[in-house]
Amino acid sequence: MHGKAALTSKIAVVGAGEVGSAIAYSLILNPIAGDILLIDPKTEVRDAQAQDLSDATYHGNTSTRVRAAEHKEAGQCDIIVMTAGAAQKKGESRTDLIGRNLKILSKAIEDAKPIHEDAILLLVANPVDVLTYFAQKFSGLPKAQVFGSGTFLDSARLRGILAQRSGVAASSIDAYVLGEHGDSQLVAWSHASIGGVPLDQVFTEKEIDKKAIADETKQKAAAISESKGATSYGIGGVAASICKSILFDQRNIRPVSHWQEDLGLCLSMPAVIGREGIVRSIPVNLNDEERKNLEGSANNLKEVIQEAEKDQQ
Ligand SMILES: NC(=O)C1=CN([C@@H]2O[C@H](COP(=O)(O)OP(=O)(O)OC[C@H]3O[C@@H](n4cnc5c(N)ncnc54)[C@H](O)[C@@H]3O)[C@@H](O)[C@H]2O)C=CC1
Ligand SMILES: CC(=O)C(=O)O
Repeated sequence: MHGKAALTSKIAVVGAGEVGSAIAYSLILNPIAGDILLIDPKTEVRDAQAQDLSDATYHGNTSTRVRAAEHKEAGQCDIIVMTAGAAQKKGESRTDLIGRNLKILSKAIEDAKPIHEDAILLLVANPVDVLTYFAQKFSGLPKAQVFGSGTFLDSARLRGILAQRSGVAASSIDAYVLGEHGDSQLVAWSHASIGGVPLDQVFTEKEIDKKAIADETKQKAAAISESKGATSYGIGGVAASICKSILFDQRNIRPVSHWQEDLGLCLSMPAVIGREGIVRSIPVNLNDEERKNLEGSANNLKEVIQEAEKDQQ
């Protein structure tokens, strides 16, 4: 393991709303850091969340502490998880949030400066791929230290749906959603496997309807939000798992949004995650249709970035 022992580590959660508090709660249940700092300009909400979450640490079986803090302190943490930002309203896409959330991101990063040179900045707020691109610019950190949760959550959802359809445990299924964490995402079916065996060799098209499953995966966030107003526990678990990969230098491969040199932007491809962030990107040999869809996803994101850059001038 690189660096200091994980339980002396500090994780800042910037944005103490639905998502920030769910991430903090996952980090309490699966303790990997000594301190969790909550940062939010709504100080009453922030303080109440800190107290409620702290109550979940006093049962005597965890050493994790939770407290309210300011942006400056977040800048000195080992991991800064950025959830600050508006969530989608009914009918909005994730990219519709760019105008509101880019301003919030810019201010939150400015307020956190100076940022520790070894800090990892993990983007969660949407549109996560576009915000990751801008966070790399705003923070001044090396690109490998700034990445987004991306399609890790979509891939977990896909595995869950495949597990239900196939009667095989999600942990025995390898299947990635790649590209945008949003409407232009794609499933890399050509690389999906069950127990290491290609999916197509185990199940027929009739047993596994790929189009229906990809659509259900893409629509899952909207389907949940329709009834409960937001999604929080899924991303809570996923973001806490990424924090563990970082602090324990686990080197797991996860589909996260990171810098793509050939495309000049950030989107999700599998990457090795460790204490220095993105240790390396894993190239995937997509088939022609998947490659076309990935390029489409990149083009969508490029348009959103270009519009946002125009607005900034
Ligand atoms: N990447 C993913 O898979 C997921 C991303 N999200 C995204 O996470 C974001 C947060 O969603 P919710 O927690 O449901 O929203 P929320 O409205 O419950 O919480 C957002 C919080 O950010 C705070 N905030 C605003 N400006 C801030 C600043 N400068 N510094 C610190 N905090 C600031 C607000 O005061 C608010 O408490 C949204 O953009 C949502 O779309 C949500 C679920 C999954
Ligand atoms: C809201 C969101 O991005 C999700 O749950 O996937």
